[in-house]
Amino acid sequence: MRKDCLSGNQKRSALGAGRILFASLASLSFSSGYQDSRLKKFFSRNGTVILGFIFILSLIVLFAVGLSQNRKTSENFKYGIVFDAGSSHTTMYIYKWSAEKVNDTGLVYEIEACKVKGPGISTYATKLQELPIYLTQCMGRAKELIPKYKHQETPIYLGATAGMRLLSLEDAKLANKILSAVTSLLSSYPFNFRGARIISGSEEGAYGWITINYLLGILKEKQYSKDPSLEKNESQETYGALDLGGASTQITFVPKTVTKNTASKLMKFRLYGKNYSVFTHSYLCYGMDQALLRKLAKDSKNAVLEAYMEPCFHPGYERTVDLHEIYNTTCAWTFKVWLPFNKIRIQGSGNFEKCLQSINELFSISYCRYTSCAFNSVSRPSVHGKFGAFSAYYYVMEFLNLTSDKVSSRDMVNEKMRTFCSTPWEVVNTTFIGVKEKYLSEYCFAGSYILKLLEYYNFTDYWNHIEFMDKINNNAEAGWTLGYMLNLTNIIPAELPPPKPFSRPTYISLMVVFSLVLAAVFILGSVLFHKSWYFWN
Ligand SMILES: O=P(O)(O)OP(=O)(O)OP(=O)(O)OC[C@H]1O[C@@H](n2cnc3c(O)ncnc32)[C@H](O)[C@@H]1O
Ligand SMILES: [Ca+2]
Repeated sequence: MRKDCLSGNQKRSALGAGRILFASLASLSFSSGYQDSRLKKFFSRNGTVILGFIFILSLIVLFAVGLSQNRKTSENFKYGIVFDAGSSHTTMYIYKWSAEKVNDTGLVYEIEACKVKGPGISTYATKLQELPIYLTQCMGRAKELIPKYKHQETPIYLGATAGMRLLSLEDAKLANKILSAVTSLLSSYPFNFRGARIISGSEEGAYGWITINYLLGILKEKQYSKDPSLEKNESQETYGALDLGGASTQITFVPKTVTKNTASKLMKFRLYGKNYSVFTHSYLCYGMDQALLRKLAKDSKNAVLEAYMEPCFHPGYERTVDLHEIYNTTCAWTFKVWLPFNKIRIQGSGNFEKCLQSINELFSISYCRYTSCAFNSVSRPSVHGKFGAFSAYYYVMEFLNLTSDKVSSRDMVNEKMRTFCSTPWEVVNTTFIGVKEKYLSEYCFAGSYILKLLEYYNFTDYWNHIEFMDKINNNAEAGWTLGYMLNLTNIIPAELPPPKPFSRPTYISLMVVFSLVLAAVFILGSVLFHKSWYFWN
């Protein structure tokens, strides 16, 4: 039967092919000229197996090389540095991402947040010569953490926020002088310096919004939905962003409906193939430090014999402040009154209700030219969906143990704040050892201020929609810097990258299956040749 399977020509060509294969193997194995008939016999019996083995081995080697090659390219990392020159301090962030994966499944990671020692850069106007020392330590960290061969291609940006915004309102030349000094300093490093500038309040809000939605995987939800750990975000609405700094505060979200009143406050983006119209507003002078200064300036008029009782400080707490210090800021000058002394002694009374009442006076609600305003005659579309609150919102609520996973309603927050504010300073000071006195003494004010601010934004019945957040998914801190870098380095494309025909695991599995089939066909073929060779010999 088997004899009839091959025609005369086929028999001859099969015989020829078998002989050639055998001859080449024999010449390889017996190049020394040693012609042992037993080995010849062994080889003629096992030649096919050896051939198949070599074939499979080469396939495995090919795969291994292919896989290692792939791994090598995925490790081509890129870096970016952003300086957040805030009103209260400067932080340098270093981000790292895989050049190949970034538009697909990769994320940008924060690998360093270096806090620059000292206050915000706006205070360096009269001491420019100190800027090099100020920035040296963090720049040294950047040189250490980023491989040397990547220095030249690594972009470095500096964005200044509300402190510099205020300074430029007071003295634009002085603000420019600081920026020029920073520019020449950062350009002297081996990185790719891409500019130092004051970013607008709207940019600050918008980039903060991009950061949190990017890190939560909401912008790129289509790709992320392949990852089961991120499935909860599938087809989810974007998060709103609440940022509370030292000198300004931002609220940013996608409104449900756009009216004539809110249209001028909208920023439009196209990210991963989707259009977004984002409402954003930045309130200058409503950051925490400036709000406290304004409050102290406002209440200083109540001073009798150089002292006054402050309900937002703990009972027993005392602070002496220079009147010049609180009146001489752009934010507080409207509260300036003439007083027959230069300093005032502020004594805490720890009265939460009175503290809230006093804070109320910092918000102007008497005039609104729109249907609805938050405060200061700024239109306010209704808030909806979830919000991420970061910066001082997080620092304060985390310290007070009032983050959203611990409290579910505003009433609970009120109750906790009432108790905390009335706690004597001596107790607070001895309970929280190691916390900076400035922060510790101001948490009662800060918590009360946050409550009022959120009330004006209309979050009273929405408290459980707010998530206080710091680092998101352990990747990077919430804040405007990451969004700023993503935008300037074009990491977020306007359109979704075209889908790949196969995912990586599917591709590898298909390759393996096809190779095995190929190997099986080859072995079968060889067995056939082998048998026919025996048959004809
Ligand atoms: O955005 P701008 O307004 O320019 O200010 P900033 O960037 O310097 O502001 P931060 O978010 O760094 O800080 C906001 C406020 O929180 C204060 N702050 C920072 N760390 C804190 C902590 O651990 N506990 C309490 N308050 C903190 C800080 O002094 C500011 O008043
Ligand atoms: Ca800030």
